[in-house]
Amino acid sequence: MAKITLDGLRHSYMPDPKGPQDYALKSLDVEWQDGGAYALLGPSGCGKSTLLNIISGLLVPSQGRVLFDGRDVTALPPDRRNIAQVFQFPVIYDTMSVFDNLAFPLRNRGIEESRVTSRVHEIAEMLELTSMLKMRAANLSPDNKQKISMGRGLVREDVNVIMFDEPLTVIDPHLKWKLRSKLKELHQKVGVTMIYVTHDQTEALTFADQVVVMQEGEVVQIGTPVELFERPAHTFVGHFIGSPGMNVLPAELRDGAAWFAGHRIELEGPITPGEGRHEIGIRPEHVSLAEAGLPGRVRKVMDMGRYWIVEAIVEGSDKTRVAAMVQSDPTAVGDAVHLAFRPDQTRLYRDGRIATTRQGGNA
Ligand SMILES: Nc1ncnc2c1ncn2[C@@H]1O[C@H](COP(=O)(O)OP(=O)(O)OP(=O)(O)O)[C@@H](O)[C@H]1O
Repeated sequence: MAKITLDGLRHSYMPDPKGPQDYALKSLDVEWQDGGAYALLGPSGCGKSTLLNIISGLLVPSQGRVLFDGRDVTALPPDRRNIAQVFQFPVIYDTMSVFDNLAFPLRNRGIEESRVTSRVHEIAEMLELTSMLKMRAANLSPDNKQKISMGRGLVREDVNVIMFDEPLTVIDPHLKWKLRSKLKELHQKVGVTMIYVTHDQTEALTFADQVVVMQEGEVVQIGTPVELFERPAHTFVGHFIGSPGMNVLPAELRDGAAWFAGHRIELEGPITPGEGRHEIGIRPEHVSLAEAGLPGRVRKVMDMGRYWIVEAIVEGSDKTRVAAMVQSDPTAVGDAVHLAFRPDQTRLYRDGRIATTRQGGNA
């Protein structure tokens, strides 16, 4: 196992990149602690696979270094990095038994047979594959095949990191949550550094202790699921995580305060100095329908079972919709309402990045 450091990483697939737009990875400095459970979360095309391939050694970055426990491995090929990878589709030998599939990575490394047997049984037990050890892998269901793929990574005791690249893609929806919680449990048992790549927020948030959120070749925030939800450092994180995502409202700064649609908005704390495009961010969970607040008109009401999502257009705004999550019987489309924002949950963003400091706290 190892701490993995990405130092000043940039990557372009073009021979002669001209500007940031030509880079699949723009500039990355990330430290993955030994034994951590990480998710790498972002939409399609944001650079997740590029980053994974650089860590595994399939791709040499245009600039920057990859360090394992401080040792520069940037030029080392994949087979010298001791990394296990689990892909979208199960990679197994159909003609072999489940036991032999799990034993393969160990036998390949010359591990003595008694150790192979005990380790295979240990991992099969964790994955609930014990009763299938003698069966031919070809006869198993897709989720069991994917479990074998995972087992082939987990069985090795010499790995620096196990990387999962969208591993639940081929799994039936009702089995996904089962495998996901299994993986989390396995991480706690084996303690190997794991990086789980996904574009699915539920998968990322349930698996990881730390989530690395990427957008357009950049890491926009690294944090615990709670941190990402409660205080997004970037509007992209606020919008991408949560259902529905954070309200992002156009804002202007005047007299040292933030204004939206002609209304002064109270923020969580002081605004950091700087210039740029300003937006106010507040999650629907912290917007309520009240006696006083921003005047607006309801455009949509969605019954979510245990709560309602009300979307209203604020008077004086250019048709900007604000979503509120309400617990009590809501109003109907066309009603006049007042929207109240919880000040300690209302933040200012400048060019996408958080630009308020918390009252009595840090940025
Ligand atoms: N071999 C390649 N040659 C040229 N451009 C590439 C290559 N691989 C990826 N790209 C580009 O680099 C950018 C990042 O792609 P990457 O596959 O790393 O993203 P991703 O987040 O893994 O997406 P997905 O979830 O769809 O796999 C994209 O703009 C993509 O088109």
